[in-house]
Amino acid sequence: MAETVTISGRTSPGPGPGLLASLDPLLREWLPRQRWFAGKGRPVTGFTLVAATELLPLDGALGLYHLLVRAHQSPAPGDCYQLLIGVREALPPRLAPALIGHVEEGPLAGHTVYEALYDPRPAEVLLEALRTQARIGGLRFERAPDAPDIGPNLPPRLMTAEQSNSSVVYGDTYILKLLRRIVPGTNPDLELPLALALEGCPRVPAPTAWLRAEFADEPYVLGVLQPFVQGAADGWELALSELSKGEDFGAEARSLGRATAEVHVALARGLPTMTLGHAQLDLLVNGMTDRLDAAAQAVPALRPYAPGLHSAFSALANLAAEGHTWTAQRIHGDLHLGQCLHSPSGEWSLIDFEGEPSRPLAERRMPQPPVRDIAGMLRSFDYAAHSTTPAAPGWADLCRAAYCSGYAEVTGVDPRTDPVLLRAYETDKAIYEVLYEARHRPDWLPVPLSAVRRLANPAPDATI
Ligand SMILES: Nc1ncnc2c1ncn2[C@@H]1O[C@H](COP(=O)(O)OP(=O)(O)O)[C@@H](O)[C@H]1O
Ligand SMILES: O=P(O)(O)O[C@H]1O[C@H](CO)[C@@H](O[C@H]2O[C@H](CO)[C@@H](O)[C@H](O)[C@H]2O)[C@H](O)[C@H]1O
Repeated sequence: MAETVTISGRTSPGPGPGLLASLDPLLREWLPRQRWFAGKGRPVTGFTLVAATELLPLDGALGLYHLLVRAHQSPAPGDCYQLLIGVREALPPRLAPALIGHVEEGPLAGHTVYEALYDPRPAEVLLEALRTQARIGGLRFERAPDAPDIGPNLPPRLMTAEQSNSSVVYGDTYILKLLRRIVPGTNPDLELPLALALEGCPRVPAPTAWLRAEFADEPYVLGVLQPFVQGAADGWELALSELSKGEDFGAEARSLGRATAEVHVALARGLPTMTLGHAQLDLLVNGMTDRLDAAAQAVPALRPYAPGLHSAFSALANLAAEGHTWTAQRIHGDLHLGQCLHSPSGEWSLIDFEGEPSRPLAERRMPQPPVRDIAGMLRSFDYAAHSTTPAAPGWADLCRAAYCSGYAEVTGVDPRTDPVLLRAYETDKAIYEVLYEARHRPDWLPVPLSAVRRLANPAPDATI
């Protein structure tokens, strides 16, 4: 970096309360438009400041504030979001897409505020803070003890991919993911990659540094810096590209099955496991049933299949009632092709261990049957095959079989040998997808619905 970054830290009170009052009308308009805003479709009626930290004072050309802000929505109290707000007298044209608005009143009156991650300078401030393990107000920038030094001259660029969070890539060397919707507690997006690094599992980029915070006695994980896998394609892009060329994806699917298994084996070694018996399975099946009922309520197209889908869950409950048990362990929790990176040398890496962000943190951190991840990936092959015209179900069948075989090569257990559990998890995922697509991408609804038809009426000799 060309010059030294001077960081001054102050937490609220300071500019905090007045700052939020002056930002309020601008945030009401700007926040709901952000891809990562989780409360779409419900009006934001106000904001509460959870924490404000000044990273650069406004006495220079650029002010920089780190905010945790609760957006008031129904159901109360609404979600808490991490914001990095840049403040300048005027915004240079290159930062026009980052504009939040012009402040009329309060401590920032007459200034322009904007999404600071678009601006290289604030992004450099974050990396510098991680490099120097800064403590600023309640923010703790920390580094893995055995990580190599974070070098200088790593120009930042904000990723423009559709994301649930926001990521900045530094010189194709590191990627910093800043979590947007923040909940207190241990976040699996840091917890699991750290555990995997301790186990020596190379399938997940090991965290180099991270940003944590403590506000009002509550711990938060706010961001994670990892090595950037250079030149990688994600599994979804790769699968679609092979499909469009009429190529099969069996070899890649098999090695992805091996990679998934390696991650599962390492997680089972490093973190607690448990046995699920009748009582735990009842809870699990009740959750699946409730999700089906809620989805059928919201999406009429699902209703004709509800009885058949319920049978997938009751079959599992029956097995448990007969005394069958399952092993549960920590898993990825939201595995699909888009969460897998394929490096130019052909190695797979798994990313994004946050789990399904809409589920409570405690639930995401519970040990679960590893088949849940496998079901997620099987759904993904099906998605890819149904996103082309005409659909290519045979292509998906081949991938699904190859993936399970690859998994079995490492663990010795082929997921297809537990078809009742697999069908229940695949059904649960397809129902989730129906709701997701109905809300976010109605054009895609036929994709999970075609799986719903199959899962509601499985062929008598079907394996997966
Ligand atoms: N270590 C990495 N190396 C290269 N690209 C990465 C890495 N981690 C994430 N990415 C890219 O960033 C995107 C978003 O990352 P992800 O962790 O899935 O964020 P989100 O939780 O916001 O969806 C991924 O789809 C991938 O393209
Ligand atoms: O990427 P996120 O973790 O935010 O996951 C959400 O969006 C995904 C789509 O981007 C969605 O995934 C579904 O579509 C994918 C193809 O676009 C497919 O590969 C997945 O198998 C399918 O579930 C995911 O469900 C949703 O949570």
